[in-house]
Amino acid sequence: MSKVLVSDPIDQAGIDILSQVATVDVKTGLKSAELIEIIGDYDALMIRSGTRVTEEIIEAGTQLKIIGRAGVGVDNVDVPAATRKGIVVVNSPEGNTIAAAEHALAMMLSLSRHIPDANASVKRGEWDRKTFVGAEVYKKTIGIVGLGKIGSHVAAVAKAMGMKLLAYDPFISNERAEQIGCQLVDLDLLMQQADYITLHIPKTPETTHLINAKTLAKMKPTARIINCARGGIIDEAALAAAIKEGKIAGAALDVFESEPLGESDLRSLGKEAILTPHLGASTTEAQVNVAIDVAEQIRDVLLGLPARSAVNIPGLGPDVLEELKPYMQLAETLGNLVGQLAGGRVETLTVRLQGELATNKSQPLVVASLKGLLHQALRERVNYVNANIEAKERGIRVIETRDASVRDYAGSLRLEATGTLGTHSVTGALLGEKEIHLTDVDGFPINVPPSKHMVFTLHRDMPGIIGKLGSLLGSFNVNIASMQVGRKIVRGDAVMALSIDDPLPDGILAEITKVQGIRDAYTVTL
Ligand SMILES: NC(=O)c1ccc[n+]([C@@H]2O[C@H](COP(=O)([O-])OP(=O)(O)OC[C@H]3O[C@@H](n4cnc5c(N)ncnc54)[C@H](O)[C@@H]3O)[C@@H](O)[C@H]2O)c1
Ligand SMILES: O=C(O)CC[C@@H](O)C(=O)O
Repeated sequence: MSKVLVSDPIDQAGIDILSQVATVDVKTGLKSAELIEIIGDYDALMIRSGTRVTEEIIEAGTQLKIIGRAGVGVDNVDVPAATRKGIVVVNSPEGNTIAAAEHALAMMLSLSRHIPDANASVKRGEWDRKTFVGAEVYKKTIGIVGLGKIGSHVAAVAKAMGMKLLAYDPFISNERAEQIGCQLVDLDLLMQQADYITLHIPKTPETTHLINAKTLAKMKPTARIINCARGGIIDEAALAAAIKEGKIAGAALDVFESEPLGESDLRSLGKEAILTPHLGASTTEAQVNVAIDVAEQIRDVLLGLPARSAVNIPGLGPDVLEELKPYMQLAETLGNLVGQLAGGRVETLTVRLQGELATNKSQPLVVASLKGLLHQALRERVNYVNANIEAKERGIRVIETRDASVRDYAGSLRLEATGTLGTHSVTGALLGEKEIHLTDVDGFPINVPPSKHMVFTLHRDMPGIIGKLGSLLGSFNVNIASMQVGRKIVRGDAVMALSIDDPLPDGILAEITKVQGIRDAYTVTL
């Protein structure tokens, strides 16, 4: 049975799902060295923001197949190191969107009405109504930095509260911003005009210290800033100084450059600053959502199925996966088949999307084809994550083409492999949406479902040849399950596809090629 390590607190709903397919150990609060010591025993690691998965940990995780982040941000995982090792990294892109957006909005209202400090003063026995006079958000301007999932929800609620909406997000179109009711502006203008600035961007080299002494200086002295995205997007020292010097009115932070927050000037600030210990995703609902979302993906990957929200599989979002899943299985099967027909080292793989398939994203199908192609060489070491890298390292050139005019089947996929021993091609389609059929081998039309053990021959179409091959295989106790011949012209060249019950015993392939009229024979195991 597989083993899963859960190294941060995860909702029981997730543990229950993992337990369907694995032994689950929950060990929270491990130091890095402790994690390195035990990670080698596990097939999967499930984390929240508390575990930093470094390259060293990934190197020590010799059995690891998947790292699941029960949340959005994967900045605590060395994703490139995981990709190099073929480890799938998954997250829950939407499970805590509402929780994080509501936390940011709660921070905004708490800042404007001094709720935390007013509450503390009443609990101390005071009744001070003058100190805590607040400001309304109605008709004020909110500047949203990052108009993605969380930023958009903040926008919708802020709009309902009667706020004017500005947004800065260089990757969002004006049309999308308009739909949300936001005016897209540059960062400078947003910093100058907004009464409340709220950050909803990932932490990247470009966004690190995006908010610094210079940008803070552009804010109105009455303006406040909220960060429920990632620590390090704001320069904390510059922020503390700006508040102390009265250059801005306040800040609310849920995330910090270093967590837990240690010694910091931020902690000495008064009611102008609200600090929470990374609580954005901490609602019962969000924790159930992310735990189920990520645990299901870990379960699927451990069962050999693809994950719906892998961050390191190119082009494979949940929507794409849903649509292309059966075609990815087709691509993998064809890749495996053409790789075995090609025999030697493959130098070029041409992937052609035909018919209706031609309008789809090709990248996931290319990855699946390469996974199949490399299966004979790498077995379980190749997966959707590292297939591209492995192919590149082997010098395999990939050519992608499309031909929407092919209409034999609704959609079909043709793979052609050229290598040291020549060129072979296979085409396949889905019948009844899921059933894979081979529709062409080396240019000869056939229509057979692939089976585990197969023999293909290239022969002359002449009387008696099928009988001779059948007798030969029978004399070696090889049972034929099905057989089909594909030819272009009568008595010309033809291809025979046989499904056999067991692997072809050693030495028989050579015997097959001795049959008069048979030029070539191949055996494959899929
Ligand atoms: N505090 C928490 O507990 C908590 C919970 C959930 C998410 N988060 C964090 O919130 C952030 C946003 O999450 P999301 O789900 O909305 O992500 P998202 O990917 O849906 O949206 C991010 C947006 O930021 C934009 N963006 C990227 N780089 C930018 C840049 N340089 N300048 C301006 N915009 C830029 C993108 O175009 C995108 O629209 C992430 O950092 C995530 O880790 C925090
Ligand atoms: O695990 C958490 O509680 C925080 C999650 C949050 O930061 C995220 O990026 O999803």
